[in-house]
Amino acid sequence: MWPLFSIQPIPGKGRGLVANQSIPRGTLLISDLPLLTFMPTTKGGRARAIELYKQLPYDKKIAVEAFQEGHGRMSLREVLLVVGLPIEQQGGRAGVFENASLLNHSCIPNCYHFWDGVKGQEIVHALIDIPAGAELTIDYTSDDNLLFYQRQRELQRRFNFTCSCPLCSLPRRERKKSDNRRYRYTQLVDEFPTALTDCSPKVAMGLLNAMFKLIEKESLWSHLGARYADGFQLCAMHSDVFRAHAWARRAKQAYIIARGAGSKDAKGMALLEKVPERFGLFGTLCKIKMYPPGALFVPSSAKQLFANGVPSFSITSPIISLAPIVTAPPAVSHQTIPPGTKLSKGQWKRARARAATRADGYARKEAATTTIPPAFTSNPFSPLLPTASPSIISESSDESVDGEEDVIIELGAATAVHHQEDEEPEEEESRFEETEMAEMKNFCRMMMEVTIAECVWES
Ligand SMILES: C[S@@+](CC[C@H](N)C(=O)[O-])C[C@H]1O[C@@H](n2cnc3c(N)ncnc32)[C@H](O)[C@@H]1O
Repeated sequence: MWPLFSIQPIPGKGRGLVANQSIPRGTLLISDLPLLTFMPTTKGGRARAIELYKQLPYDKKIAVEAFQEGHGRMSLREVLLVVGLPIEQQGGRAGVFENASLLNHSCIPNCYHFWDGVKGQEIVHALIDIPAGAELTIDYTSDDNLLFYQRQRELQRRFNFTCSCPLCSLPRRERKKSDNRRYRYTQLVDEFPTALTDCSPKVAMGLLNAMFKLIEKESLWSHLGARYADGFQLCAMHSDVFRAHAWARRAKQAYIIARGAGSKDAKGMALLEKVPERFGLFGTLCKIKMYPPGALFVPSSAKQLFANGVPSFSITSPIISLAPIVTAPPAVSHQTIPPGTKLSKGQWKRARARAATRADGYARKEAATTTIPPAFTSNPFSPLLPTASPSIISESSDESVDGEEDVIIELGAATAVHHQEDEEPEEEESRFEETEMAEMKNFCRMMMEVTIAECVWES
């Protein structure tokens, strides 16, 4: 049914917007040019709002006056203040909008709103699947993870109402529990950047895991994009290109839902999904030496590498990079293969064995136990959350940015390969060599479009 929503009276809240039909998450609901913008925190700013109102064309003036009708005995200045939505993060300007200003507040909103400074529009998307008849709500607060008393104080001061949304209406004990979870979530978000660089990837991934659980419990859906991006960063910094790719895709999907496919965040993650190595900090925590850095994972630059006759790349990097997030052993042997040379099975096997021996116990154990957060089943974002199925291997083709075919290994492939490596039974040498050789050839074909047969070992 069109339009997707209608203006209706909402008990205790004045007017509001109600869904005329079920609305899938990610639907663009509103893109509103402001009727006027002003600085609500200063006396001069509020006076300026009245000036701007007076300069509005007739039909726009009527739209503003309609707000006044819903607010009883409030003066126009007071009304402009409470219907003005914040359009800047840090206590900045507010905007009055024909549609968006009709959205009421909830501390667990079903829509996400943001100010698109480039277009000069207030954009609203459905954050979750919204059933027909449900009221559309957004979060008015400056930080959508505030505790009960902080939310109430801010809403009372700035918007002149006491929130009675389902979260604020919980019994005191439950509300306290929710506050504790939100407080813990904020702590974890603050701790994560330090953990990223100072702790093992397993610890950092543990923090992220805990954050996802809290997001689910507290319905902090608008935070998903940022947390997936954290997962991407962790994997990318450790050169775990496959997982980085998977996390980037989830971040992109979450950003598309909350902000739209054209948003800066979604576009940025789409780029990193295709080529995780473009991330500025790619490989900065990984102790594997690659020459030149990152070349192994960028088909285009790998091609260039060979075209320019750049002498070498690390043979040990593919082995380590196929493992799950690990702190790569510092002393991995660094053999090099110049282009156009041939590598024998025996040479490959010896190099591989040397690298494996040097991989210390910590890294191996960690690699075997590190997983990406478990799948959630009970929330509307379920399909977006990472699945912890290390045994699933799937491959898909995708067009790389430069138009070449890349093979993209889905989440889980890396773990599976690693486990295969750990649990490999003692086999006949020829069989072992065959498997290893095939694996190496396959890897090179995929990532570098060069077969190992074209290389000769340089000791
Ligand atoms: C941006 S306007 C929303 C549209 C408003 N309902 C109207 O009729 O003009 C903000 C005002 O709506 C009311 N409001 C919004 N959310 C509310 C809520 N959760 N509980 C009570 N009142 C609310 C408050 O009066 C607030 O100042």
